[in-house]
Formats: sequence, structure tokens, C-alpha cells
Amino acid sequence: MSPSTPARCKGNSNVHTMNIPWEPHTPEEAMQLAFKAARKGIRGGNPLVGAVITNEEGYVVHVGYHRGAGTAHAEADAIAQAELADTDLSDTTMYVTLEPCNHFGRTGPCSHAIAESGITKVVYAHPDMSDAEGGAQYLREQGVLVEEGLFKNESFLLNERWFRASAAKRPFVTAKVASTLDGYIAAEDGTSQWITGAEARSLGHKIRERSDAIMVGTGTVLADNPSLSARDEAGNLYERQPLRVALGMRDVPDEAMIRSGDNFVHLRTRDPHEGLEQLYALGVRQLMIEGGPAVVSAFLKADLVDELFWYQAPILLGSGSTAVQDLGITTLADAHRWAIDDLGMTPGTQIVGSDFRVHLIPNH
Ligand SMILES: NC(=O)C1=CN([C@@H]2O[C@H](COP(=O)(O)OP(=O)(O)OC[C@H]3O[C@@H](n4cnc5c(N)ncnc54)[C@H](OP(=O)(O)O)[C@@H]3O)[C@@H](O)[C@H]2O)C=CC1
Ligand SMILES: Nc1c(N[C@@H]2O[C@H](COP(=O)(O)O)[C@@H](O)[C@H]2O)[nH]c(=O)[nH]c1=O
Repeated sequence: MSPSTPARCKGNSNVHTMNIPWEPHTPEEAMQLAFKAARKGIRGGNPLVGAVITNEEGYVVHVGYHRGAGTAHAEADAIAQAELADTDLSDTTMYVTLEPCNHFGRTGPCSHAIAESGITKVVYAHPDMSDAEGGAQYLREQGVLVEEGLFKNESFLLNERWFRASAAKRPFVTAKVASTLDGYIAAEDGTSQWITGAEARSLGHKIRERSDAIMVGTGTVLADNPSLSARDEAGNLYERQPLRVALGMRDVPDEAMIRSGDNFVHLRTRDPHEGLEQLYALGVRQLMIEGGPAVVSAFLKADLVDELFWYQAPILLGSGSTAVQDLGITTLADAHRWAIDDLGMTPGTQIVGSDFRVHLIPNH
């Protein structure tokens, strides 16, 4: 076979879009490409996962990645591309950054899709220890060769917070803060609408739309009377509406907007762990916390924020409510440190309208 022509493959457009050279790849190189593909995705209730299919000579014929909960998994994405291109997958190897899932969630089990596709061998970096585990065993039973552990630690680090959340059987927690340049989220009189502009708020609504639940404390319910619905730029409701959650001991008034519709729950607790436990039992796998400062700070203090979207408006207040309250830190060595997380679907830094947005993951 000529090294310049795809092996039994009529098309490999997704390979071209990643600028992957048409040449043999070592298993290590193929897995690194799978990591690169994984980082095109998005964090949330599901991990970042990438998959690369190589032919028997190591040429990359297809690449897939996961675009977030409810969409095709990386393996299914790569196989779908192969089907579109009419690629014969016998004698191919799939390199995938996480063990293929073995459960019927919002999408079908990847273990079954791989076995049916004719792929001969699967190399995965890290086992899946969530309720989707068992893919490797299923594949072996179907006669597929399976290897585990190539860049296992790198895979763990890529999704460290997701692994932690799923091991603790709690939702993955995304917090969003909209502050002034000098770090305030409300003026002295409690007014906070609006600090950030329409474009930034619209991106916030997209996080709402992909979350299973949005939470605020009773303080925000009483101060802002938020609706917490997920709306598009025109103000229309997205089809998918997350559960709306109030956290705290005080009553939520009958007329509160957060109660409109049948997707409201009041968690009468101030314990973040207890709140998360109750939400997990309700099926919530990604929780978005929208404030206010007391609740955000309680989750930060308990190290329960897995990713943070910080929107900063070019506004100065000089006084008011700070975005983050006392975290019990008295010396710089104990500061909570964060790293900029640059992903395809959620860039690390971004100018949004007249505001600035930074996407962060814990680095402490
Ligand atoms: N710019 C922005 O991004 C945002 C700004 N805001 C602004 O924030 C202000 C409200 O702030 P705040 O009152 O702090 O709002 P919170 O939404 O954080 O509510 C605080 C209340 O939540 C309850 N609570 C539940 N769990 C805890 C906990 N672990 N620790 C402490 N309190 C807990 C308590 O009430 P209880 O006694 O009922 O238990 C507490 O008084 C408003 O001015 C609002 O406009 C709010 C959201 C976002
Ligand atoms: N003030 C402020 C935000 N505030 C958040 O939005 C909530 C209002 O939601 P809704 O009633 O659905 O429009 C409010 O209670 C608080 O949680 N968000 C932002 O992106 N930028 C802002 O400047």
C-alpha cells in the first residue's frame, strides 16, 4: 500500500481538519493526538475524551471527541466519521483517553459500538470507574484486543476534578461570577443588574442550558428575584431547562420567579456536601452555581468548585459586596490557586462584548 493513500478509506476529512500528517504514528503519538482531540471538548457532567483510529500501519484514519453530556462519545464520534467515509475498520486500532463506556446513558454504550464496528484493538489510557465502567471486559469478551495504561496519569490529570466528583458521587460543579474590575458583585445598596453586558450574560445562559441544575443562595433569591431560566440572545427559552435550586434555611416566597414552572427545588441546608448529595440523588451531574458570594464562597472553601467562569466588566465601584468572602486564608502560601483552562469549546480567555471572561480550573 502506498504511504500517501488512506488504507481502505474513502475519506478522512476530520483528520485533515486537525492537520494530522499522513504518515505512520507510534502508539504514543496516536494517543497524544487523542488527548489533543479531547481538549476540543467541554467540561461538565461528562469527562473530556478523545479517540483516534489508526490503520494497521499506524496512519491516523479518523479522530473523534466528546462535545459534552448528551452528545456522541468520542469513540462513537470517530466511528460515525468512519461510517460517513465508508472506512473499513477491520485491522484498525482505536486509541482512546478513557476506557470505553459500557452503559446506556443518554447515548448507547461505546463498548458495543466498537465491537460492532470491527475495530481489532483498543488502547485506552485510564479506566472508567464511574457507573459506566466495564467496557474493557465487554470488549475482551467480544474478542477485541484491549490494552490499558498508555499515558494513564495524563488522562487522570486531564479530568482530575471529574474523576473526583464521580468517585464522591456528587455533581461536577461549575461556578460563574460576574464582577467589576475591582472585584465587587453588587453595589452597597445590593444592586447588581447589570454588571456585565448582554453578550457576557448570553454566554452565561449557554452554561445554564448545558447544566442539569442552577443554584443560588436564598440571599440572591430575596435580593434579585432571579428567574434562573436558560434563554437565548432574543430572550426565548432554550428547549432544555435546568432544575432551579435555592440553597438556605429561609423560606422562598410563593411568588418568587424561581418557583415558576415545575423545575424548582429548595434545599434547606447550608452544608454544600449535603446539598450536592441531594442533587446527585435527583440525577444532577453538572451543577452551575450563579452566586451569590456567600454560597460561592462556601463551595470554594470546601474545595467543591471544579471549574470557574469569571466575567469581569470594566466598571469600578470602590465598595459593595466582594465576589468572594472569607475563605479562612491568612497567608499567601494558603491561597487558592487556579489555572487558565484553554479548551476548544470554552477558551481560557476571551473578550465578550465589552467584558473579559476567564475559564479556570483548580490548581491547588
Ligand atoms: N454579580 C453576580 O454574579 C451576582 C451577584 N449577586 C448579588 O449578591 C447579593 C446577595 O448576596 P448573598 O446574600 O451573599 O447571596 P447568596 O445567594 O450567597 O445567599 C446567602 C444566603 O444563603 C444561605 N446559605 C446557604 N448555604 C450557605 C452557606 N454555606 N454559607 C452561608 N450562607 C449560606 C444563607 O441564608 P439562610 O439564612 O436562608 O440559610 C445566606 O444568608 C445580591 O446583591 C445579589 O444581587 C448574586 C448572584 C450573582
Ligand atoms: N448581576 C449579574 C448576574 N447575576 C446573576 O444572574 C441572576 C439573574 O438571572 P435571571 O433573572 O435569570 O436573568 C442573578 O440573580 C445572579 O445570579 N449575572 C451576570 O452574568 N451578570 C451580571 O451582571
